[in-house]
Amino acid sequence: MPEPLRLKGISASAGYAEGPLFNLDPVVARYNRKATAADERLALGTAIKAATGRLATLVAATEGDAAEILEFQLAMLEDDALTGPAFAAIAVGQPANTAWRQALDAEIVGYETSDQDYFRARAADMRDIRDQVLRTLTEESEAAAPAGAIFYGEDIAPTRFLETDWSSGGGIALKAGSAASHVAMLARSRGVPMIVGLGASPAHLAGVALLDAEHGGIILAPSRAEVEAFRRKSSSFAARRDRAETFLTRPAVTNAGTAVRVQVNIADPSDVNSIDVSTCDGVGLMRTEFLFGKTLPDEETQYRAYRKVLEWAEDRPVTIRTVDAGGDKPVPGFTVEEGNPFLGLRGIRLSLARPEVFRVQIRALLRAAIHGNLKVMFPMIAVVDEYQRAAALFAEEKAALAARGVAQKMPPLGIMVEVPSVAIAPEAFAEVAFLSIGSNDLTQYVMAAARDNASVAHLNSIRHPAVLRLIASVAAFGRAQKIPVSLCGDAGGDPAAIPALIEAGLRDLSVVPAQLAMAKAAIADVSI
Ligand SMILES: C=C(OP(=O)(O)O)C(=O)O
Repeated sequence: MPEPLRLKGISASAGYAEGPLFNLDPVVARYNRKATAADERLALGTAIKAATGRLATLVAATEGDAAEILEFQLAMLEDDALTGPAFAAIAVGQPANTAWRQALDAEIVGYETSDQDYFRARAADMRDIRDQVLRTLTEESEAAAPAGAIFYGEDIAPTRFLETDWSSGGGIALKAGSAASHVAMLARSRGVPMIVGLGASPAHLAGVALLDAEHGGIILAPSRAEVEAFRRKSSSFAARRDRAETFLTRPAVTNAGTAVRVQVNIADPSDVNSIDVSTCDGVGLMRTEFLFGKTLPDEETQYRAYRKVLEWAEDRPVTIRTVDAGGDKPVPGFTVEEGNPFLGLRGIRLSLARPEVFRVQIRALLRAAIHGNLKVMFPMIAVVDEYQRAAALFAEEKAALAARGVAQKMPPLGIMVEVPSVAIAPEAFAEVAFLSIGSNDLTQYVMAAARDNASVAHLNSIRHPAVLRLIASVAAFGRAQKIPVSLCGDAGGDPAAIPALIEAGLRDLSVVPAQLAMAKAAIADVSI
């Protein structure tokens, strides 16, 4: 009997899978060099065309976020700026496979080393198109995985994920990867168990494995006791998930009959494409950092993005947060290099320091407000003066738009409660329209444990009494002052944290769309 092998990773999509391991091998290009540069050019052109055709077929069979990923890949393959350097290298004597690999690798490095999640997430999409063309060039086909396989390797391509039939189970265990990658996002929305970050694990693995993507582990050659324990956890998870699905279309109510509003958190307008609006009470947090890519967004681009979500939500509230750049979300040309960026010029501090950028976002929000039930909130508020200065800019821009005859509306203006000064002394904020607790940042600041540092993750707990006591006192302040208080951090979707949040007095949570059903089911079990 081989010894059990246990590897630890990070959960990227909760669930359990038991099945044969399938190694995801990198493309090894065994290429037959052609006689002339013209033949090499033709070979590359044909391979790009074949990859484009394959993607177009997949796009036609896909919708929502998956289609958006594939459309990005299609656009890249059709972009001369991407393919041009490879053809130029062929013209000076390179074989097509080397020319293509080098041209794509040069692009991919830029994505991989970007300090923005958005671009880093695109790196896997770029590697995918590089490998698809290389495979066609070298006539190397992808080995077929057995049904219910657990894919194991460095990373998995989005097209591989989308072409796999997950109906008979299976899962993903990656040495690298990221919970913020596009494949992780797809895995969560399709319920495919996935773990990432296995680190320095063996190059190849074989045999049947047990994947526990709820706690982030995989076991090979498990003992009988491990198999039995795994199956018990797996069936309890399946039962919880099935039961949760029955709550999705119902309003969230505790066991004692208390109604709780459950809204969604989105990071990009396309997120709403796959959400049935009737299953949520609105958008509790729309992040706007996605707009701040390589260049600062213009007013029209922002207006269209906000309007799309407002129209989707019909009359439900949509809370849009002004840009929260800085900290773990740097934006080139906007944020500044700092020794301690979590405590630096980020969120509203940066917007107020760069009013010419902030005013563009304000105008787009004021114009979008006429298309739905908009609320606007400011991130990283520490003192009331910041709120007042931001509100004054809204009033000025509103007057300027009105003077030009532009249709606009002043939305209610509220703040995030994520800096301890606000949570400890909320009485300074009696004038704001609403308070939304950002539990991710509030927890990291109260516990002095960075949210992106795995070595202090044990300290970064929303359920620490210090954090819960602050949340309860903010909720009590809101009740006393008749100021609505909600919570838009990830804790709102964590079934283990939900009872404590409701006990702390919260009645308005917002969660990532994939957690809607689980959150509603957890609320139904609360008997306070
Ligand atoms: C919702 C929050 O904001 P962020 O986008 O920083 O996670 C939070 O801090 O809880």
